[in-house]
Amino acid sequence: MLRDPRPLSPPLRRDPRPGRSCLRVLGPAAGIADNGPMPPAPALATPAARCPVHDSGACRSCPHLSTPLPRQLEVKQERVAALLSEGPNPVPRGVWQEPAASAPTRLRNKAKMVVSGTARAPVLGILDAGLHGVDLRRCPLHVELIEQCLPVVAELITDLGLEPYDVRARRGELKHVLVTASPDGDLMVRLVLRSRRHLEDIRRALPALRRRLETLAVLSVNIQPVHQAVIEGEEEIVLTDGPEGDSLLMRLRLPAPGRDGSGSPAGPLDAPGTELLLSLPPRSFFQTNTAVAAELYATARQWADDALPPSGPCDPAGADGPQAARPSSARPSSARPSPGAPEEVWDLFCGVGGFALALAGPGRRVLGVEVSAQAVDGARRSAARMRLGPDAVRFETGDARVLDPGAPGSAPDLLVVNPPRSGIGAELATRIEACGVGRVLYSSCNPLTLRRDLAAMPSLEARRARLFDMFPHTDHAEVLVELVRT
Ligand SMILES: C[S@@+](CC[C@H](N)C(=O)[O-])C[C@H]1O[C@@H](n2cnc3c(N)ncnc32)[C@H](O)[C@@H]1O
Repeated sequence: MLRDPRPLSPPLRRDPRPGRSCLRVLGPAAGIADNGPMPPAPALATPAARCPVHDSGACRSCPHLSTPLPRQLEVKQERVAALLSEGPNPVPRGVWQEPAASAPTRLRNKAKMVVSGTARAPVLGILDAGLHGVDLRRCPLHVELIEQCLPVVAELITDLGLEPYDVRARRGELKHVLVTASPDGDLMVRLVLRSRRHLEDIRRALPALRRRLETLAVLSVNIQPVHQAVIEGEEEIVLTDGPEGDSLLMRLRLPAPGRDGSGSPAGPLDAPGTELLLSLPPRSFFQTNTAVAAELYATARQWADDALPPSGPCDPAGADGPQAARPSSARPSSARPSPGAPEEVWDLFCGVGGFALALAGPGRRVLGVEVSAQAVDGARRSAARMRLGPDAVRFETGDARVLDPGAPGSAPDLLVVNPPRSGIGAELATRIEACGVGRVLYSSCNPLTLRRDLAAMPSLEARRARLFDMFPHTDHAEVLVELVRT
């Protein structure tokens, strides 16, 4: 059983100011003596971020950590622009807007920790090449709330005797700890176990855990019986109850449109603008970097709200210039989009509905399509929370790759696609090429598959493009491209 009250690490409480994401750690700061050595807290220096685990070579997740972020972004922008300027349907160099930068640290809203070591001294982090655990509880990329939560989870593991799964010996129960933190300071904690053996112990420990983690919104157990398979299994058992006990509210304030896109850290979630109330169930995708995701959705909305010039793609070197952020989209969510802006919008691979809900508004109907029924459930709840009825936005479960957007005259005015790394694939690209849709917003986390998919849609020409540094310190890039039928 979880001991309670406990003198070691203090409880996490929500900051009493409404809508604030940071938590205060109450009581004396304390170590976690029971759980073995932890790496020292990293000194976070600017302009380059520092991490002792990176410096020691034990973690290679951030290959560019020692390069100052502005330089990283410059190199990434150049690399992605060069890559996409090649091929049969290039993205012209002149259409790129200023990239959206990330904060250098405290940017990841989720931690996916492999559990190794022993129940008495668990290691939460990654496995190195020799399958030894590397502790990443102090990873400077995680938001503070996650760093504060992980020692409490480690104590839970020790108290309940949850033996970490030993990949080599195929013994043990606990495989992963998955933690997501919301901008409001709430937590979703998921324990991936090999079997249901400890389920009731964990259920009994919930009240004590809640006293330690006051902002724990969701606690669930995921059963993954398969050896070394994908991180999580199909079966999810949510232990928290109440109407919202099975999902985390991700409240995103989209930055006000018309900002200069200057590449300053895509930060202030409390800037004025539309608020998205996204309901995130345990097994659903959410963008890793909340602030950059907000910037991505705001940019998509801004571009969608712009009417197309009658002649088709704009001249990037025209009056506004390639970097111009158009203030025409500074519409409050109650106002109608500008004349000529799309009325019928489809959001394919919609997840819990970030793009669909950002684009929804009077005078527009949005359809979101997503393969995960849990995510669709979350998206529908989000629409209800945001008081958007079925006339404004609908979500359907389905395989977006087999959809036909329709013939000219029946196709939507705007198609948004945000596929996994594998891209939209040849079949869907071919159908989009053949259909009547006039505009596409393609949000991609893999420029290579984006380039391949663009090649299959030669009638759609890039009009604007923007890099979003969702994954700083790595080579990964998120790109939004607006395509217009020529
Ligand atoms: C990169 S995520 C984007 C989610 C969402 N647009 C967002 O911004 O959070 C890709 C999504 O595509 C979904 N997906 C994968 N294959 C799919 C398919 N064949 N049809 C529909 N959705 C799919 C995944 O479940 C995931 O939610």
